[in-house]
Amino acid sequence: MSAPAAPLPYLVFDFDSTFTQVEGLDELADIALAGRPDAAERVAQIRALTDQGMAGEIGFQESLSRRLALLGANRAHLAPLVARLKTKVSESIRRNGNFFRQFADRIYVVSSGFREFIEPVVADFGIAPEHVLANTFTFDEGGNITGCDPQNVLSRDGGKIRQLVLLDLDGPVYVLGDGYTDYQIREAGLAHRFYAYTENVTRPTVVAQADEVLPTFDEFLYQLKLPMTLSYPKNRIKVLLLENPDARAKELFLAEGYQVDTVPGGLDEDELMARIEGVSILGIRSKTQVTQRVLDAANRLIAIGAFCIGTNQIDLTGAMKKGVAVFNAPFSNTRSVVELALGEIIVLARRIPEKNPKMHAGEWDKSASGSFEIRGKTLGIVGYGNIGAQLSVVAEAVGMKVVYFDVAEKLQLGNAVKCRTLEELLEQSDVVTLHIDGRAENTNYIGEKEFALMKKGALFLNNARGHVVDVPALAAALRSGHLGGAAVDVFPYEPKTNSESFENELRGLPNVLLTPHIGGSTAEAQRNIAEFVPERIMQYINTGNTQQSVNFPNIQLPAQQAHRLIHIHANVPGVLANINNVLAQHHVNILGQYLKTNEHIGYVITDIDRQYDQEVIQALRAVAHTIKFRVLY
Ligand SMILES: NC(=O)c1ccc[n+]([C@@H]2O[C@H](COP(=O)([O-])OP(=O)(O)OC[C@H]3O[C@@H](n4cnc5c(N)ncnc54)[C@H](O)[C@@H]3O)[C@@H](O)[C@H]2O)c1
Ligand SMILES: O=C(O)CC[C@@H](O)C(=O)O
Repeated sequence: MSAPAAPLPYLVFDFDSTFTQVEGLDELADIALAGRPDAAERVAQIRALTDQGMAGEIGFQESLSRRLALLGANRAHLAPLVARLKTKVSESIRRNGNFFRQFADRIYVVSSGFREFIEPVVADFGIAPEHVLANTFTFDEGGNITGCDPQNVLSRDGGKIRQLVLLDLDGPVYVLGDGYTDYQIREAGLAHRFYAYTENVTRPTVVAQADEVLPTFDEFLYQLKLPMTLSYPKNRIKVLLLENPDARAKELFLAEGYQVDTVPGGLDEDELMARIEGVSILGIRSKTQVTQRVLDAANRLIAIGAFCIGTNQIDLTGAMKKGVAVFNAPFSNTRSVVELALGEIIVLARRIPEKNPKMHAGEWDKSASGSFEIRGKTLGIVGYGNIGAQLSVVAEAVGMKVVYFDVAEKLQLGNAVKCRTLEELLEQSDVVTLHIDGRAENTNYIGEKEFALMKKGALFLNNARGHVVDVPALAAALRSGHLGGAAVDVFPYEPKTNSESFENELRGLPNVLLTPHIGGSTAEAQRNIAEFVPERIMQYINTGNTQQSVNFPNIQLPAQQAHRLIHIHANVPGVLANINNVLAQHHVNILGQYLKTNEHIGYVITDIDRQYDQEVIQALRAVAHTIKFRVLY
């Protein structure tokens, strides 16, 4: 964006909890009182007084003098305070440092805090000492802070109003602050607008009076079409999280500045269509079906996060054609599934699913019948991907022989032996375990014919996807006694929430262990997933990096001092040439560019060297076959 045509209104910034994330006096107290036995109590009292003053519950003068009395601070504490405050500048203000430097002559910091620590902090943003209006400390001979200069208008009640009168600014004035005293400037008719600044603290009494609420400074710049570092304020990005991913996911998205909505359990197609409008990031697990209809209803969707391994519940091609990148957590819960599978093999081999309920019913059935050690037995792993391969290693460690079958060529681990066909594996395995993915072609992959090929008394495990097994055929093989037992974690239809009952023909069969799709449901896995997926999505949104996307061409261009443009288009000849023609026509130099295509789309990251203007952006959006175009920064 280019500089505004009309002069910028004067911007009057509060300092504490607005320019910085914290209150200067609170931090000073923290430093000055460190090591004192009553430190915590005094700091708490000071914080309470700050809040009461800011919310307008007690007069400013009273709040200030009572805080200074509690402080016990000295001149020597000021240098560490300034160093600390420099690290606590509000994120969005730091991010837009260039804006402050460019418009420093239109910006004032008017604060009831103290010049001694404000001036050096805002100086880094190009704001001159004469544009800082704040209190000054008084000191005794020993350098102890005794109070504040009583002649300074800001030390008195209504001080900011008087200061604005003295300033006598000749043009519109916009005030940005978190406190009631900031609003009072507007109330007194000395400002045209008051923006309640809530990036660090939200005071309901102040928000209630505001012309606008600013969760970040980006939002202010965006609303006023002023030059900004990001192209779009993060607080406008809406995230919808379904199916209870670990709370860490919400925490990370909130920390990034996004708005986050959560819906426990899943939503069906119509419910999701009704909720998806305006959502930029959708987070789901294995139950939610993201269909073409859902994608068509999604007017702002940028990315989908599958907080799991499987992505068969998402129309990946449909999403790609809409320019929506999908990310999953390809190995965050792998180990959890492996451990479950190993446990299940042992539990089935000892017929625990039958013995445990009998014990609870008071029946003592001590017998070795049908029970065996797993040592020396053959485990047949169908699908030698991340889970299958790791199970192979663990199973060998407990003495099993491993054979595997995979449609793709895979590295053979340990002493595992590859089978050329599924049939070869089924015929020789004492235990068959499925770890194939949920692609549509795998529907009913294991049915009557495959069960018949398995050894009499063999055990069968499905921790992959419900639809890959013909469940009635499995039930028949168990009922007939051909199979010795089964463990099943996934089902063609799974209840949407914990309150829906589970219906399936496997219920009540002997030596059958049923679990409610909890292969990946461990604290460790869920936490890993909840960090992995948001991290990938935020990388994509912030840098355009598509590494590990499951449906986009994977590319990454190193960060450099540049403006970055992202172009997603239908993969037809000539689009890159057209993009570059637009840039050439507008004399925009390309610093770096990377295009990667797949059979449906092309994905281009372009770094350009100069401030772009709206004309270039419009022209790039208009390039034929554009699916989505984003300016990152
Ligand atoms: N129960 C759970 O909670 C849980 C947790 C995690 C993963 N999963 C599921 O486990 C499965 C495996 O996960 P992963 O991370 O190992 O996946 P992966 O993609 O790493 O491995 C899957 C392997 O199966 C192979 N394959 C696909 N179709 C095949 C077929 N018809 N015959 C033989 N091999 C075939 C692929 O070539 C690949 O090597 C997936 O379906 C995943 O959704 C379930
Ligand atoms: O936790 C889930 O919903 C799915 C777990 C698992 O099936 C996966 O695909 O990772």
